[in-house]
Amino acid sequence: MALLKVLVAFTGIFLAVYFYSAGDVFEPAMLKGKRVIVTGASSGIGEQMAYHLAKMGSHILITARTEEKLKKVVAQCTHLGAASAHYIAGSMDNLTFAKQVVHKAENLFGGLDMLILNHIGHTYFGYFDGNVDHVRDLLKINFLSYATMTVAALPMLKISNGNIVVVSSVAGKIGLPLTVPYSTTKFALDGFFSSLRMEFIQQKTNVSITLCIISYIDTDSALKTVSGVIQQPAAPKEECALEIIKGGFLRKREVYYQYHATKIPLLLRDWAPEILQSLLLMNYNMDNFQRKEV
Ligand SMILES: NC(=O)C1=CN([C@@H]2O[C@H](COP(=O)(O)OP(=O)(O)OC[C@H]3O[C@@H](n4cnc5c(N)ncnc54)[C@H](OP(=O)(O)O)[C@@H]3O)[C@@H](O)[C@H]2O)C=CC1
Ligand SMILES: C[C@H](CCC(=O)NCCS(=O)(=O)O)[C@H]1CC[C@H]2[C@@H]3C(=O)C[C@@H]4C[C@H](O)CC[C@]4(C)[C@H]3CC[C@]12C
Repeated sequence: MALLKVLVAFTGIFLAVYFYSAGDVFEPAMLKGKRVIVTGASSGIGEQMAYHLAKMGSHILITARTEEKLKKVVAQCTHLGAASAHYIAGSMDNLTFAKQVVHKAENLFGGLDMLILNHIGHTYFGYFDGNVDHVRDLLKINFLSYATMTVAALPMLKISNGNIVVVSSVAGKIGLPLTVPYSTTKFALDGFFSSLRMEFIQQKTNVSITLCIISYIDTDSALKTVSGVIQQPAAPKEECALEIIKGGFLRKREVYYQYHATKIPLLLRDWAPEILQSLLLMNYNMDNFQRKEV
């Protein structure tokens, strides 16, 4: 009898582990035929996400302001095997444009499976200069346009049981120097999307929300802005892009990339904030610092 109990317990544990980890298995073919919007896809992490999705055989609609760059990314996506690839150019400081992007996806694809919100507006890497108008303008691009696109896409995502993927930053979870306006907008994303996720659970809305907490990545804009000042090495944008897509498709609450550079500071944040503060400040070489526009 005792042996039977042990056997039942072990079987239970085995099944629990098996089914829990089965939900974590990702195959690129899972994205085949999926209809995806990627914002901020003319360069950096967004561009790399478009290439991964193309290789996986998705239908892709990309957006940013610079039409010439978008055309090149679309051509490369087609070459890599996208089921279809399209672009729409415009600025996310115009919330009407943010809605138009979603409507274009509806017209092109007849629905939507994944909304990847990744774009950021221009800011500066430097001490806060007191310009609150800039904070407001940046909130419009980095936060309000994300909320606007989410509202517009929700009816389609409800039908497809789809995914909302929000690209944030360590700077959206932990206060860091030299990025006050940017960090403000990323914290706003956490408030909005983490609350919305809870409401979706209460309302039984089967649309996942994945908030991506990203550390320093080797995109041209980031390298140009912070190299010389930030001591830690930048992580590869290609791998970062893939981890974001995987986490979004697997309906994770949050993605941490690189894991050690995001999870460890986050663990310290609530339990040892002074230690974290000292460690983070050691990361900055202020002898090389000059204010830069990003
Ligand atoms: N790189 C890093 O170290 C880190 C990045 N992240 C996050 O990753 C995401 C991507 O960053 P990264 O790839 O480095 O950034 P990039 O600067 O390479 O890309 C930004 C994208 O946003 C677009 N964009 C800029 N302004 C606007 C606008 N007004 N309206 C619409 N689109 C606009 C740009 O295209 P265009 O200029 O043509 O409009 C470009 O496609 C961001 O959300 C960022 O916060 C998070 C942590 C670290
Ligand atoms: C340097 C920041 C990371 C600091 C940190 O958390 N270190 C702890 C890791 S450790 O435990 O291993 O020491 C960078 C984190 C986020 C970066 C910023 C960002 O989010 C993107 C911006 C957008 C733009 O492309 C320019 C660069 C950014 C301001 C970028 C700068 C570096 C970070 C602050």
